[in-house]
Amino acid sequence: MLNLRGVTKKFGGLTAVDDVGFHIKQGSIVGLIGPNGSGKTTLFNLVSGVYPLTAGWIEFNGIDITKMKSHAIAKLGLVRTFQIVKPFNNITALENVVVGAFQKYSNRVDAEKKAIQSMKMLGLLKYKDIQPQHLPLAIKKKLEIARIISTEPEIVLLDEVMGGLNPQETEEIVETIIKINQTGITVLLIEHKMKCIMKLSEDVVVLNNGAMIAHGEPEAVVNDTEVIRAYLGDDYHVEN
Ligand SMILES: Nc1ncnc2c1ncn2[C@@H]1O[C@H](COP(=O)(O)OP(=O)(O)OP(=O)(O)O)[C@@H](O)[C@H]1O
Repeated sequence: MLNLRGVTKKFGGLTAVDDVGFHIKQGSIVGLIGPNGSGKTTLFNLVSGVYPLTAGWIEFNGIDITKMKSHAIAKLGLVRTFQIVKPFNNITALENVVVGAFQKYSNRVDAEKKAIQSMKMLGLLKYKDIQPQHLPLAIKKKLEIARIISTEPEIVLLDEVMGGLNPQETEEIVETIIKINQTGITVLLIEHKMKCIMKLSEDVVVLNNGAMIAHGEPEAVVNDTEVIRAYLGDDYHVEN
């Protein structure tokens, strides 16, 4: 489904992503972890076509997307969220999701039907006529997920969708991710909350200083001495 090889991004003298390569299987949930500044968001920006690569190659469903722009990549079915959610505040929650659905459906009736279906699946219908500025962060984050799934993606890249949420809201987002994955959508997610990473991920990729220092099953990754040294710390326990 998604293949990365030798993916590298330099900003002047800084190598933000350094020769990263891995494969994501269709239908899986993959966690992307690492310390602050280790290159996770930059990697999302490369895969989703926001930044051009300095070197390397990315293939999605057999198509070379290395040099494609984000809108073309999104049309192929690879979409992402941003760390800071920025809904359109002057239109309703439903209209925000319709904007996503328009990427797939050119007809207003079909786009709205899709948007309602996505909002219903995520338990958001009761907010449909409210402008996002009046909604709490947890609902805005779900709305962002509803917006991207209404594009009918094959894979979603979620950038810290649990950031700033309390434990109950976090659990709801975990359940939301499981739900969208059960509809067949592959998920790659950046997350600092290790409990969520352990619960959700089939596979975990660890970055440190731009380089991939580990890749594998969550249990193996959290017991990897280099991952403990660079990120988790000696006192790490999964309950954290
Ligand atoms: N547009 C840019 N121009 C210059 N340097 C950048 C740019 N974007 C990111 N960087 C640098 O690249 C490195 C990786 O940053 P990135 O945001 O990808 O890390 P991250 O792992 O997502 O961090 P966090 O967990 O804090 O979000 C950092 O040193 C950052 O300062």
